[in-house]
Amino acid sequence: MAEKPQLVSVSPEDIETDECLRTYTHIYSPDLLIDQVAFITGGGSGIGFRIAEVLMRHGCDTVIASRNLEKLSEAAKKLTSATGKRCLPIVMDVRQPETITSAVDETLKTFGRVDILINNAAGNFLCPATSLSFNAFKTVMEIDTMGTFNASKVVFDKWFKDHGGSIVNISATLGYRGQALQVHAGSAKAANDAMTRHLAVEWGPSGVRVNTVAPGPISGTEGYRRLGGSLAETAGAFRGIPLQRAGNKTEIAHAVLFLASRAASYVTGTILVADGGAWLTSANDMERMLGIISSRSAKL
Ligand SMILES: CC/C=C\C/C=C\C/C=C\C/C=C\C/C=C\C/C=C\C=C\C(=O)SCCNC(=O)CCNC(=O)[C@H](O)C(C)(C)COP(=O)(O)OP(=O)(O)OC[C@H]1O[C@@H](n2cnc3c(N)ncnc32)[C@H](O)[C@@H]1OP(=O)(O)O
Ligand SMILES: NC(=O)C1=CN([C@@H]2O[C@H](COP(=O)(O)OP(=O)(O)OC[C@H]3O[C@@H](n4cnc5c(N)ncnc54)[C@H](OP(=O)(O)O)[C@@H]3O)[C@@H](O)[C@H]2O)C=CC1
Repeated sequence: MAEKPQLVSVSPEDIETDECLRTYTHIYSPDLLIDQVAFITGGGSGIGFRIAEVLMRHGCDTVIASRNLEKLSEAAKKLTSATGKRCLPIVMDVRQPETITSAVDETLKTFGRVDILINNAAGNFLCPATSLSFNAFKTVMEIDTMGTFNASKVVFDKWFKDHGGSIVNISATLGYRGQALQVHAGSAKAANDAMTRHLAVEWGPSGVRVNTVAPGPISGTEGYRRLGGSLAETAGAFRGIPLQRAGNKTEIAHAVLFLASRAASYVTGTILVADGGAWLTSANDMERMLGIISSRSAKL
């Protein structure tokens, strides 16, 4: 009998850590993004960190921007040492447009350009709608949706409107079927998916492409931990996903790389789903897991 093909990730060494990859095999030419600059919100940890690494391994310099300077500085050191490219850490809160303005000014002063914006920063937790406070819903909308608009608008006004550019938003497929405990994040990401299409139409004539990558469960991040990912994995909740596992950060970074780069030069307003087929299937396993997780802990 033929051996069952192994469903391994692109990079099996991509374990739950924010360290740079120990080995890396280029999928595109290593100079795909040469001389370009990418601005990555939430680039100091999780998926954003890996996006920064993979873009840098394809030739560009990066800015990683979020609220915690210590975390960002540490991340920038690791990224530069692994890739040989420059990485500028900047403190910024996507909820505060004036901090984004200063960050983009600093980017232009340091690098003289910005070619790619990755809207990756987000906030999330599991909470049933009945327990969710008005302020909790508003907070997630402000980070995920307003934050994405704020950063896009500042970068467009300051650079993209005259030079063109590429925006990639990070969404999630969790709201595609409707899911318990996630009305705040699902609503925020759905708004972002609409924003992608609207801005693609408005800014296309200025040479700006706007696209989205929509991940399913992606291991090795604070978001995954908060949403009970490790517990779900141990309990076999991801067996119902067609690819039978959670994804990894490198797999999301590769989807982002494609959309951000000239490989996708005629692609705009699209949503690239990278979820192992999760949202296509019956949500029963995952719904059951969410029940178990929420009964174990009111706040993860
Ligand atoms: C397709 C398949 C998809 C899914 C599979 C589904 C199920 C599988 C089973 C299990 C899940 C397994 C894996 C995960 C799968 C998918 C993950 C999908 C999406 C992941 C998204 C993310 O990861 S987003 C990134 C996560 N990271 C962060 O959130 C870091 C940043 N976070 C923060 O800064 C905070 O947490 C914050 C968002 C709350 C904002 O902080 P701050 O501004 O300081 O706000 P606060 O003042 O603290 O709070 C504001 C109000 O919010 C209330 N609050 C805060 N935390 C909670 C909580 N845990 N529960 C309820 N309410 C909370 C707080 O009380 C405040 O409200 P008040 O009314 O009290 O003022
Ligand atoms: N992991 C998963 O399973 C999935 C993740 N996603 C999406 O992927 C993206 C990354 O998530 P993930 O890596 O898992 O989670 P992390 O918690 O590791 O990353 C979130 C990042 O956002 C930053 N951030 C949060 N709030 C703000 C803010 N107000 N201003 C600036 N930066 C902020 C955080 O930095 P700091 O705290 O320093 O500000 C952090 O670096 C998110 O958009 C998430 O919704 C989607 C589907 C599944």
